[in-house]
Amino acid sequence: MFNSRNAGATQVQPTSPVPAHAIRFRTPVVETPAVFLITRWVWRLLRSVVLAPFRFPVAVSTVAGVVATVHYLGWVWLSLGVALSGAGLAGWWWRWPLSFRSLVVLRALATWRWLWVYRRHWQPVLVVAGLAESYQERQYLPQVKSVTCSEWADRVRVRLVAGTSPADVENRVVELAHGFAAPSCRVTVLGPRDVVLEFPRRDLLAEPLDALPIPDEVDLCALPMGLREDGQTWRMRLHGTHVLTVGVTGAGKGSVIWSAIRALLPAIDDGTVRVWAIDPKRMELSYGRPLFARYADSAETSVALLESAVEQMQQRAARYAGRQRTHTATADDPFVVVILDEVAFLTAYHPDRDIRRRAENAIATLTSQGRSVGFCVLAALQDPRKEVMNLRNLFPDKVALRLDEASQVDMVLGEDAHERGANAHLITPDVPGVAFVRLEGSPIPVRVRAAYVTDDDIAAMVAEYGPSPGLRSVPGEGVA
Ligand SMILES: Nc1ncnc2c1ncn2[C@@H]1O[C@H](COP(=O)(O)OP(=O)(O)OP(=O)(O)O)[C@@H](O)[C@H]1O
Repeated sequence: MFNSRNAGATQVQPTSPVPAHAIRFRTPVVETPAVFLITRWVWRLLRSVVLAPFRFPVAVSTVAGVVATVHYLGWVWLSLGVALSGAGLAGWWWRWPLSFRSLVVLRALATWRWLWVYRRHWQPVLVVAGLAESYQERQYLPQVKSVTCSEWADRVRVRLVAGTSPADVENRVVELAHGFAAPSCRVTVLGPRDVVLEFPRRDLLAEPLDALPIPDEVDLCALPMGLREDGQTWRMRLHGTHVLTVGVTGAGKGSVIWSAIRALLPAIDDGTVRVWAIDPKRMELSYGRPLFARYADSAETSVALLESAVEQMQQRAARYAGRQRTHTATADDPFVVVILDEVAFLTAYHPDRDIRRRAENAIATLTSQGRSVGFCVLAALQDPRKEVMNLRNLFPDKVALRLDEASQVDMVLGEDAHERGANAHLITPDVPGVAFVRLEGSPIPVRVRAAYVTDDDIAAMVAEYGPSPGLRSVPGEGVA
């Protein structure tokens, strides 16, 4: 080949040595003697037998009990023992169903799921998902440490392969969810190489949720809004905080706002809560106008409403100064919720610079000073980027509905939210109202779905609770 005049044009088989590698070294293949393999298998078997009582104490003691009973007492006593144990379990289930469920049913389910789903499919799913690592011609897989079941999900605790990071798993959550036939997969990092994969067994949030019943008593710190992915009621705090709801168009921001208003109705009715509504689109809140103490839809009246809220807030703060540090909602000192639909209309999109500046100033003042004196801002926004809404950090609580990009998740819910499994960018358009939120006291985002308050529900709410006492009784207040 070197003597050829047109060596540069010579076709080279990909597997043949190229001129620069005239000599190739191959790793020699040495056959392992059978005795080594058999010794290894025997060692593994013995180790499993010795460790079994520690790993599966209940199963091992049950089998040992059965064998000992048959051996020493015979089959009749075994039948009696089985009947008595069955009666005992039935009594336990009847008398203490919750503890029976968590200590017996869910544990048995976890063992079954470990054997039937995770152990059986672990290797093929992880290899195909691209999570198997190769080193010196050997394959390494993340190792399942334990499987536990809650009422709604499997939690698979996994030890990662050294040299990989939780981000590698996070980038494969869709493949893992489909691989294990789960509606989604969430990754929680517990420590170095220690992560939990949470696979819901079924999606409780797949079906739309009807408007929740109006509560008899209003707890401003826990308004019923919808359902959490674990089947519990999603409750949202308004007192002592401000809430920013972010989602693309059609994500269901309206259902978050209307669920909150619905949960406030008895307090709106007795005058301890007043809702001031700003509705630039004129489509979202206008339908429930009689429920609001104040309402504005044009830019000028909206900014005037915000500035009036600031003024009232400051008057109240001046009254409280040196006398009281917290607010209790009463008819004289009501809790004021300023609802701002599409806040970017005032802060970013309006052509008049003065309107934008006044709106930003008012929102910033309300959100930074209003919490302790009973003023709350509940705002909705489509685009969370800083250019559009640079005040988002003044909202302590946020709801991330369907978003466009993964980077937006962290913008809304905080830096590590996406890493902790808040996949708001993966919410599909066919489940409006589904969102991720951070519940108080927990850094882990929770998937929720807001109940859907229909136009008919709003009409019924207006018929029963409107017009707001704010409109009826307070001079100077009214529709802006
Ligand atoms: N919680 C929900 N459950 C079921 N369907 C919902 C829910 N919320 C909204 N929808 C459906 O999605 C549609 C759009 O919802 P909505 O108007 O609240 O979205 P949005 O985020 O406010 O959009 P936009 O920013 O364009 O106003 C509604 O008309 C309704 O059909």
